Amino acid sequence: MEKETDLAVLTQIYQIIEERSKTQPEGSYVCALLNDKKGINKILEKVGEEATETILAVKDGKRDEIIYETSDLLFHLMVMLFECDITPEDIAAELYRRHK
Ligand SMILES: N=c1c2ncn([C@@H]3O[C@H](COP(=O)(O)OP(=O)(O)OP(=O)(O)O)[C@@H](O)[C@H]3O)c2ncn1[C@@H]1O[C@H](COP(=O)(O)O)[C@@H](O)[C@H]1O
Repeated sequence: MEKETDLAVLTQIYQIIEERSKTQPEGSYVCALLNDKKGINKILEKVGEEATETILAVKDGKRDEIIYETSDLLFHLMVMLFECDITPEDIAAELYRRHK
């Protein structure tokens, strides 16, 4: 069991995204993104928006906002990767390849 500060939470979020895509529960934000009529463009818009908000939070030097906006960005990146059929493990493998 990982600690509540472990970034393995990204894998858990990705698994929830997979589950939402399969079960399509009502009121799901993930499903709203995946089913948007703009397709992948809706998700890319959100990634762009959250990246901009993260940059602005850094410029403002507000630690809490940087954490909040970066979390929004990472979540939307997970949805983007899901749509590209790329898993967090694929990203981890690339990061480890560079790291070692
Ligand atoms: N981590 C997140 C998460 N982070 C951010 N968000 C949503 O992302 C949106 C952020 O976009 P904005 O700040 O622009 O808010 P907004 O104006 O409401 O968004 P838009 O109308 O512009 O699309 C908000 O609606 C947040 O609720 C998230 N929604 C879901 N998750 C995870 O996904 C799981 C599944 O969620 P559902 O699909 O809703 O069940 C949840 O259990 C969480 O683990």
